[in-house]
Amino acid sequence: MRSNSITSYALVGAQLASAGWVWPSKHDAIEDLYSLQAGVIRHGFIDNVNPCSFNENTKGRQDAAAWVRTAYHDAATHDKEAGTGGLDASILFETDRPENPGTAFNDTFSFFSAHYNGDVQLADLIALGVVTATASCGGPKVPLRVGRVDATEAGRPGVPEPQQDLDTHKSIFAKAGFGTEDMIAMVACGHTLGGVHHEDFPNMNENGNAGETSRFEGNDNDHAFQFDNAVATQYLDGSSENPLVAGHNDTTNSDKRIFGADGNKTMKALSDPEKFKTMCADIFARMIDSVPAGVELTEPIESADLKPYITSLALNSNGTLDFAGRIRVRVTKGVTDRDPEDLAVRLAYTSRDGSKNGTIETTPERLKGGMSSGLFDEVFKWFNFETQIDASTGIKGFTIEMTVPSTGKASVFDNEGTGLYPVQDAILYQKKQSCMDTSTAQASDSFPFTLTAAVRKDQAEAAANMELAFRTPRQGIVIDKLEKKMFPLKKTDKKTPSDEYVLYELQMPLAKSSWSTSMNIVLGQGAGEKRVTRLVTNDLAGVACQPL
Ligand code: HEM
Repeated sequence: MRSNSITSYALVGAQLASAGWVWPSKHDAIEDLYSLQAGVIRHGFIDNVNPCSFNENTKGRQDAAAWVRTAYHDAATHDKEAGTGGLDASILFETDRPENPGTAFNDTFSFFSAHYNGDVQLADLIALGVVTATASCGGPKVPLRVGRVDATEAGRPGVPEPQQDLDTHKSIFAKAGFGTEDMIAMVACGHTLGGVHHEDFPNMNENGNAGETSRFEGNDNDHAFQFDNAVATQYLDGSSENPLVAGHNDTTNSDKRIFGADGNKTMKALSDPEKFKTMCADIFARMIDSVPAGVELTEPIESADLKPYITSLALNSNGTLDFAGRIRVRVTKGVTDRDPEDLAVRLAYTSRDGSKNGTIETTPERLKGGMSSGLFDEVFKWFNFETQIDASTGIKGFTIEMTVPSTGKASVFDNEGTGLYPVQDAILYQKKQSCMDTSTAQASDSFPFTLTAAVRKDQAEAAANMELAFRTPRQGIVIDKLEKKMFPLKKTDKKTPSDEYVLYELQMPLAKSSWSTSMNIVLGQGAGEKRVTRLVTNDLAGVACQPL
């Protein structure tokens, strides 16, 4: 029987095991990196570690292994009692220490730099790196909590080295909050990927050449390029080629000493493939969640069930508001029962003062099937919208209505019970009236940059600012320094096609080092602050400003 009843989201949500993502969230950017790995809209964070095998351009480099090792070397110097160190990206400043040999760390950061901006912390990217590398190599789902805070300088030294004795290793792990079994599991789970690079440890294999790697799980690609428990089974049956187990110099056989530290109890547990997965997911989560005191991590994130993206809310030449964007709908099999080809989505919006309602139809994205995919078989379908809104009545927010055309079943989503997906129309980003002159004729170290915003007249006394994630390159450090800097916009007396809005403008030379960075537009401050977020300067590169 056809049903046209509207179900409340609370009921539908229970069936969908919704992750409860309230939008907007300060973690939207990292949720995007986690969820949009491939497809029509993608960030491709997984690209360097997919496939899990050796990097085609760098001999002996398994990027998935480098990402996991980077996280460990960052987390290893956590002092649990003192509440210092841990996964805070301080490793960025520690790559010249003898305890951190090799190019793995800087290679990892070079890749991460493309995803690092004012909306994500580098330490969260390192944690996401562990989750992504483990998943890409066929390993378990490592829960990802976010909210880490980046260190601004090097932390204390103390990463374990293979020539140290077992007591030293036990005390290093204990200081970071890990007992003997934890230590064994963490090392074994880490050493399922990669191996020892001859140029980093030339004394371990005098016959090896630079660029060659003695892999922890030997020459069989089925093991070395898989997050599997061969590291444990090979150790237990005596067939291990792990250079830290079977190396000719027993002094550097640290894995042998560690794996045997509890009479092989933990290694025997890890020889069960299912236990290997659960134990590795647990110990990797605890490793990446080792954070300095005062840092509060979220609950493990899941891909959002529904997520809006507003690509434009701007005053147009007719004096109305262009309102455009897209809705991302999770259609993952087994998690939702949604058929991406049997879904219709529309927005029910409420005017600024709540007195007027309207609907906005969406159209399914067709390019590449209109789908994106993430880790753990997550799949999403995109629905686009583009409309005009009366500037005098404006918009306060919307709910999302989803219908299954074949059955007529309809559901309303109200942003996890908060009532609306909120939209503010007090300050608008006038992208078409914003621009950056990148022509090569500009022989200076900056580009002329113009940012225009429309501010609602009843808000026009509040200060408007551009908050820029200013980039400064640093000598010897792969990742630029990012500092949030505020630049004021000035009210103009330029005529606008609407009585509701006045134009504000910022004209400045933008340092070339910062031509491609993230920015927000901020009106007012404190509780009443309004923001247009997740904008990027590079969208304006080479673009001319248009009159309104
Ligand atoms: C006592 C503790 C540990 C010692 C002495 C140790 C030692 C080593 C050594 C000598 C290498 C070779 C590095 C190179 O050639 O550049 C290595 C590689 C590696 N380690 Fe550890 N490790 C320890 C713990 C861990 C832990 C806890 C993890 C992760 C959870 C981990 C993950 C890795 C990975 C993934 C590699 C391979 C890197 C690559 O192939 O590029 N290690 N380790």
